[in-house]
Amino acid sequence: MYKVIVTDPISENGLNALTSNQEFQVDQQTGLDPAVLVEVIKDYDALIVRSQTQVTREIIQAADRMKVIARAGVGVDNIDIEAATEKGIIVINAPAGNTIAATEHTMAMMLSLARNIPQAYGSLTSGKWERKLFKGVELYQKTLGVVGMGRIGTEVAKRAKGFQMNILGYDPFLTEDRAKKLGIIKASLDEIAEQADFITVHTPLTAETRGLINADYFAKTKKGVRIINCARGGIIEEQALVDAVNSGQVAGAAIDVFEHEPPENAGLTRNPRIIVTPHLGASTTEAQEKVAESVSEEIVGIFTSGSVQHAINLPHISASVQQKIRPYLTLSEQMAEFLMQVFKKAPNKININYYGELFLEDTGLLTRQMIKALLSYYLDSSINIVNVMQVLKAHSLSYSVQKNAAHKGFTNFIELEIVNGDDKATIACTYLTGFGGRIVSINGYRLDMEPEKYLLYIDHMDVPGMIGNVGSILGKGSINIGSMYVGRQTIGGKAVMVLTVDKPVPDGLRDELLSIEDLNDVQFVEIDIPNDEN
Ligand SMILES: NC(=O)C1=CN([C@@H]2O[C@H](COP(=O)(O)OP(=O)(O)OC[C@H]3O[C@@H](n4cnc5c(N)ncnc54)[C@H](O)[C@@H]3O)[C@@H](O)[C@H]2O)C=CC1
Ligand SMILES: O=C(O)CCC(=O)C(=O)O
Repeated sequence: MYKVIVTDPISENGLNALTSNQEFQVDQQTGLDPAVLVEVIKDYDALIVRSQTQVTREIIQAADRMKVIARAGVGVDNIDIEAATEKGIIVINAPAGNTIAATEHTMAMMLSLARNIPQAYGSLTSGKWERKLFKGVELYQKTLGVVGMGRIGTEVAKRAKGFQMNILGYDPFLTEDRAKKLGIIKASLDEIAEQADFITVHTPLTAETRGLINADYFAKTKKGVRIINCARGGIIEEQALVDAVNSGQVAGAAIDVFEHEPPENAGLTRNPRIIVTPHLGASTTEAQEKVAESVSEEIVGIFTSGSVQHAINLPHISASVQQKIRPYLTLSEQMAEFLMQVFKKAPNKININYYGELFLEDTGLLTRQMIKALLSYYLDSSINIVNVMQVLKAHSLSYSVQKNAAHKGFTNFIELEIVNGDDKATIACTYLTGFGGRIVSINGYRLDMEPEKYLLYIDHMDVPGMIGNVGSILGKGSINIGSMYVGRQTIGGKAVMVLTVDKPVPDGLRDELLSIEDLNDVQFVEIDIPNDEN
């Protein structure tokens, strides 16, 4: 039974994938004091939050069972991603579920700002009739600058075109071609400052975007520009905005998100020219259902089949690539486990080569899987595919990945080499459709070996009687041989033998095997075989 805690208000319907699954227990405990959350979190395997809960390093460090932190929404700035990655916790979000809600809120804010609707409503409901005071401006033929042309920025631009606005888009990833297709103009931030009547920001809050719109920027904008922020507090410097509004440089602003939530700057929240909403961009029934559904389904997938779609701290791998590399996930890990046990030294360099059709695929997950298996042999067992690259870096270990379209005799071929000073060992595998995974080379010896739980690796000379001698010692020790794979360099030269055996080989028997003439080394190897492969 996996235990999931939900600490912010989230759509009940959207949680259905979890609540209707017998393998999951879902506890909704919203508004917990951080000190209480630090206590209770240690019992949970997954945490679901919106933007309220601050998932701090302290909370993450206490979360000893936690495998997934899910943000039912886009921005993950309330989660300490670095701490989660160090602890090997996958952080996921629901990037697309609230795009329309945030887009429509932006449009609502822009129209409200243009027509002073909140101020007029406040005036009328307090008994006044002040028509002159609330004369507005039209959107028609005005210029809108969209900073951040991702999901929401793009949808805002499309809708603003419906109002016949001229759109300038700024985004490091916006190409001329995409701008043209959208019917907008690709512009710089300064061009937006010079030309825009309305500016709306739709970037994430990052080190680069914090304070992107500041006093210097307002000095460059058109006098009377209107500003909208339904993205993240902090992208626009709050005090600089208040000053620019008070000086008349900025005619007004519409703000949904704040540097601190709830906001602390009264100059912003009680300013008659600044309209504010309490972070409502994603607050629609539909969006909340979609984001809750997205994270719930993904959590079920992570725990039941290991599939991850929207991880923040793992390389993104599309569903079609996942499908292609899936057969190699376990195989590459088993191959790495095998190699470590035969090599018996900690590697200081790891080289991975992908050949054949894998040349074209994103193999990041396979690389992580192999490195994880290698490092786990000597290091902490808490290493997983999320934190493995950090562990590698922390131990100053180097690695290289090369890809080659050459087939090496197989459609796909993965070769792993580990190096310690002058010593090195190599292993390679492939996946044969209809037959399954095969280890096809060890230290340069060709063989065709199916990974099994208990294996005996024997380094020997290719002399008559070797197989019989090994077989009779194992027979005397009641060790049954399942299958045997042999590979040799030349007739009578160096050779290796890998036996699959039914149970672990005791050390005493290993010593007896070592006494066989021309037998150089014996290593008992144990590989993790998932249940469904037995
Ligand atoms: N108010 C609310 O309730 C909601 C707020 N949001 C926020 O809206 C923002 C946008 O969300 P999405 O469009 O879904 O994200 P997205 O990831 O699809 O788009 C963000 C875009 O910003 C661009 N960008 C990054 N750095 C930039 C820079 N320095 N200058 C210009 N562009 C830059 C990126 O290239 C990307 O295209 C996020 O901050 C998100 O957290 C999202 C949903 C609801
Ligand atoms: O969950 C919410 O209401 C906030 C949504 C949001 O800000 C986001 O998804 O980035």
